[in-house]
Amino acid sequence: MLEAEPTHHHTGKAREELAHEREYVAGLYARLDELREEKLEQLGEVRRNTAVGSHQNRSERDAFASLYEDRLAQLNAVDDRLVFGRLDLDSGEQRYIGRIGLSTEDLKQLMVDWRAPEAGTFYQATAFERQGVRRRRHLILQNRQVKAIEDDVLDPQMLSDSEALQGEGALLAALNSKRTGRMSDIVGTIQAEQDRVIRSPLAGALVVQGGPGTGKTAVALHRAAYLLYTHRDRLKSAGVLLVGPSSSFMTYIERVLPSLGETGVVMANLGRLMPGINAVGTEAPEIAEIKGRALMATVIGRAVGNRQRIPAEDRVLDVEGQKIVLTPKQVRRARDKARATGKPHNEARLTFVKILLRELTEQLTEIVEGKSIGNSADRSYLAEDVRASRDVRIALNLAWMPMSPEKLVTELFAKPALLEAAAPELGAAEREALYREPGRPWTEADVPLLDEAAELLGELDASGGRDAAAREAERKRDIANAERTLENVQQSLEDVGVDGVLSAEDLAEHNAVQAEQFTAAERAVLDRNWAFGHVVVDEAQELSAMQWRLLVRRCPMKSFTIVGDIAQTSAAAGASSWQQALSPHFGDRWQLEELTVNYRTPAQIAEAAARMANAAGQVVSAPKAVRDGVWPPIIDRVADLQQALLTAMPEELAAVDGGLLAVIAAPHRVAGLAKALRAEFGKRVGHGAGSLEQDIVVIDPHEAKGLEFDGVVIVEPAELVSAGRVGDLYVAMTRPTQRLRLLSSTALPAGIES
Ligand SMILES: Nc1ncnc2c1ncn2[C@@H]1O[C@H](COP(=O)(O)OP(=O)(O)OP(=O)(O)O)[C@@H](O)[C@H]1O
Repeated sequence: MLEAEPTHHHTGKAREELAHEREYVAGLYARLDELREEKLEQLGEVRRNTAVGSHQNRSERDAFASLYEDRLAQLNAVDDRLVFGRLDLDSGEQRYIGRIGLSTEDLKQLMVDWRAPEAGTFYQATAFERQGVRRRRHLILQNRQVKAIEDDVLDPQMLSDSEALQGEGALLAALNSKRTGRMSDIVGTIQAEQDRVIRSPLAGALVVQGGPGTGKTAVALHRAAYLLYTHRDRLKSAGVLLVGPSSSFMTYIERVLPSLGETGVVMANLGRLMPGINAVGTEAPEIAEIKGRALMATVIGRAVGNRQRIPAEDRVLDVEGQKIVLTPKQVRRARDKARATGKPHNEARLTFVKILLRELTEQLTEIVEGKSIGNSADRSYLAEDVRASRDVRIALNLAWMPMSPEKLVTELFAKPALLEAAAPELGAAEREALYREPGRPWTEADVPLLDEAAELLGELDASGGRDAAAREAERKRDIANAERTLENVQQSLEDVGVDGVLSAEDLAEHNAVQAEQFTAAERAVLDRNWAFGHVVVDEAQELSAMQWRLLVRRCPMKSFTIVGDIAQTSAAAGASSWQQALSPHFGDRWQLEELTVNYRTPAQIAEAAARMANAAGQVVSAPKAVRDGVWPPIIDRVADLQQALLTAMPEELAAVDGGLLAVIAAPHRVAGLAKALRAEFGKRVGHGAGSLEQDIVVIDPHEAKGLEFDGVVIVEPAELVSAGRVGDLYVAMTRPTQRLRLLSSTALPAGIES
């Protein structure tokens, strides 16, 4: 790698090259600033005018304002490392690759978006397959300045092996940098095997299997950005859903997509997959495992069916002093007809109620006419009397109660008789374990059950008839309004003649942004029935059968990117093979790609983790580590864990030298350890989700999933291995980028020591 400082090592030629790149990059930033300035001015203009004008004019201006704001936000987000590469092509062309595309005012291209097809060779060209590339250059920037350049010369004479890392210097610089507690993008140094995954076609299900640190999360995020760029038309309106394991993980990755210029992705952790439910409760893994079984779909189905009940005997009902009778046979017939509509419970209830009200009204009419108190002209009054009768209402509700998903699941788990009727396959002990106090917070494992129930119950308002119709009308009005605003914007753009105020590109972008604001981002998170254009699932090995059912409902097209590592499964309901997890939902229509290089964990540490897993009888895909690392795993056998931790801290903090240090322990230890550390290190210590801004973090393996740290101390590793699952310890051991220390007061799991 060609370092900028100190310069005396450089030949005159190299200095010249560096000077040239600095000048070019300065030009790119100047253009970026110019565009920003332009947007700021336009925004100011629009804002000055917002005070006046009709309501309609105002909403047009609001639309302009939000367009400029979005553009500005995008231009600001790409400032850091705006450009990172250059291709020298056989044609003599020099092509700069960056976060976004940039052109001069007269449309001369200055820089190509990394996702554009013309940028693909930057990641794909090798000495074996040059693809028209003579030289690939990595530009390493710091504070808008080119700090170093690094060249891969793809000369056919200098054949090297095609597996070689691209831009090794740039890559190693990225890998050795200190961690901040937030993931950063890898757009400058995406490797060929990763790029193939990122750019694979949209349709179908793609499974990306890779050991720890192979860049699965990075690849998933870059793929989402790539798909949005390449299939903008389809995906901007339908949206992309990105699912991750925990809220700390979502915080960890939340800045990556904006840095890639994308905001149109709906991100959710497993507790937030059903609109209106935020599952913050926790429960024992054994219980989550039961709730995750595919059987639960049948159980919920039966629980719904059991709420459509035939009374044991005739029921006498009072209507305005007259007695009418509802028979079991009547109820059965009405129920069968209602079920035959194939509609969900609450919607089919309308049919059920209509049939019985009509029959009861007929009965009442006969009685009234028989007694000749009134005549058939009063029939509509009689119908109203039947409908209003308290007895009738109770009888109909007992037979077919309108239900919300929350009520159905709450009662199912709170009333043993209901569960027994719905789940005869479960043993008594299992059913007992499922008991749930009504009102307790929902858990991640409850969410798919609620969603399944919602699917089978349908809109609760449907049974209220008019309410639902009114809501639907309102929704239609909202959409129509949004569309009208867009048309107005288009019209006024034509009026001003698009004289550099806004380009057609701006307009298209704007439409997309609007469409997204009114649809994907906003509506998708509110609407259970929203069909996403694509779903990206990270840490997918953790998903239960019930969670898969939910996700497939969210994307009926089954366009999925599924990313994970089977060996890291820790959820009891998680998968032990992709085949087993996916075939119920995708059949054999999914494709497997593997990532084989570990970019995070140094070889000495990664090997110890793999040995440990193998010794426990678990097959792991052990990727090749890019770096050897400075330190082998450090193992301390200690008597007092807490004391040993406090003793080890100064050395560990010194070793990571201002970097991020994680203490990972079983959940029951986390609070105690955090307290002890806080007494010593005060505010520097955080624990649990969302605390990654501190430089010492105490967490359990579940929270550590997907994250990484410069240094990791594992307290009592033996406790992280349970019942044949080494997933937790394996996850913990593969988090560090530099250094791993284990404090053990009992027997150390086999294999860690070579
Ligand atoms: N091509 C690359 N260039 C630079 N850094 C990379 C590259 N690929 C991966 N990395 C870095 O390697 C680290 C591991 O990546 P990531 O977290 O995506 O791995 P993962 O496969 O999801 O890991 P795990 O399954 O262990 O959670 C991250 O710091 C990421 O930025």
